[in-house]
Amino acid sequence: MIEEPSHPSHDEPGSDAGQGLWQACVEQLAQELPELQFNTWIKPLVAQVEPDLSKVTLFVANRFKLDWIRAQYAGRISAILEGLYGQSIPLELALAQRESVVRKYIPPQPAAQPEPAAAPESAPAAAEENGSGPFRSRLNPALTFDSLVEGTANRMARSAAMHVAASPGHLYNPLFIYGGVGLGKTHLVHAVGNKLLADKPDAKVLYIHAEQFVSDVVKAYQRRTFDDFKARYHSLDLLLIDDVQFFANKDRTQEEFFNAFEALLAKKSHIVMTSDTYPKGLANIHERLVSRFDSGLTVAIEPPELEMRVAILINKARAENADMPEEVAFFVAKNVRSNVRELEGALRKILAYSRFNQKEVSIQLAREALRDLLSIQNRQISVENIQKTVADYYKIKVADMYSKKRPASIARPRQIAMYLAKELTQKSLPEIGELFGGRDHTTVLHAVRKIAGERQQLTELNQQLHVLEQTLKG
Ligand SMILES: Nc1ncnc2c1ncn2[C@@H]1O[C@H](COP(=O)(O)OP(=O)(O)OP(=O)(O)O)[C@@H](O)[C@H]1O
Repeated sequence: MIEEPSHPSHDEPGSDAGQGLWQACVEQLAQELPELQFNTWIKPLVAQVEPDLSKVTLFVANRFKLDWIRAQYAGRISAILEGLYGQSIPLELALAQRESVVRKYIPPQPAAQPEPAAAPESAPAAAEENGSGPFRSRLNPALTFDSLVEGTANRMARSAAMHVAASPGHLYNPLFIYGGVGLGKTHLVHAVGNKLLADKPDAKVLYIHAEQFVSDVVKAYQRRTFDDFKARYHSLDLLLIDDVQFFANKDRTQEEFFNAFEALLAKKSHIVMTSDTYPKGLANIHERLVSRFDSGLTVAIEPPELEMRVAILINKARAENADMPEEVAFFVAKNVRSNVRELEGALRKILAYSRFNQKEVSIQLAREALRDLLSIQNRQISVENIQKTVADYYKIKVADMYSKKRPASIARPRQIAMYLAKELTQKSLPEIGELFGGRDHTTVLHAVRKIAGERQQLTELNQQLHVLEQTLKG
């Protein structure tokens, strides 16, 4: 947990081991972050590590920076420290208020420290500046088609996106991409923008998160600058807008987005949207907008399958010039199943652990580096837990999971629970059958195949399974 004390608790810097730990963390961040972000936010941080490594306090020059670091980097810093040390270390952020503290912890800088290039509500500058000229696309150049591993889970979305990038304004307009968290939706829309800009550097491309769009509408409203707002949005060649579920209940924003949408489609500009659900599943968004969202092509991104997870791990390790033996990639991929962001987190932990302890990456090392994550998984996802969660969700009795009753209202949730038991636990088919009232393994296999097949076809079932998976994974 991150707390925010008003004063630093000690005046003494931490031990050498503590500073070594912090240095290792900084080095890791230097590898992960674009240079500008690193220099702006991480480099100026001054850390005080308690000698017994019981706490790390980061001193930040002002409140603006403190809020930004807390929102953007504190979680990652905690995770890296935990990965390096092997257990979590409380992280505190404090204002470097006192002169003595500032003098003691902040080494004299030859030049002025870089000021943040953007206000907190905007995307970091490094991700914003892309392409030439005054127009800022806000694209992250690292998120390309090349760095996006293809698999069954994203094949359709990826090929539709490539099609749009190659000839925007034609087919699949708008392109609506939906899926659970951390599955690569943002990556994919950036890839579309980057590809178009690579082919046509003068194209007006804008990537924006829906929350930023809401905030732009509010600003235009307060400052009475709707003409500028319209000139900006309505002149785009490609609008990439992320997480449109955030428009829920924002009437004014929805109206402005509707206007922009109509204007862009009329001039054959392309719109690519992402969301955590399919258009008709969106809550509190006007029907006329929902039907527009669905009027081009709607495609899902599914959680990656095992082979895709392995390929992603190997690719990402390679990108970091690290060696990830295939057997280790399989071990990690088998244990981290939910989404790519978690997979990346696991990989970072393993690589940091390996560097810090100067040991080669092996299954044993991965097991150590991920022991918290693995124990949480083993603790939380049991077949009993799945049975209870599914029974609650479909409002049937847990006892019906083991009963011989056959009405569809009971048999179907039971099959769903069997499917989830196979997906989310290490249990074999006979073991699962046993836990479902002594059923034969062929009954379990039938349920697993049936639900897996229907999941591909039925959007509503897919959505329900996403919810159940997220609930079970905590
Ligand atoms: N197929 C893939 N190949 C390589 N990297 C991937 C792939 N899918 C996702 N990633 C990486 O996983 C991370 C999470 O992806 P991303 O942010 O695009 O997810 P998202 O679906 O937009 O999630 P959210 O809904 O939480 O915003 C990113 O670092 C992204 O580059």
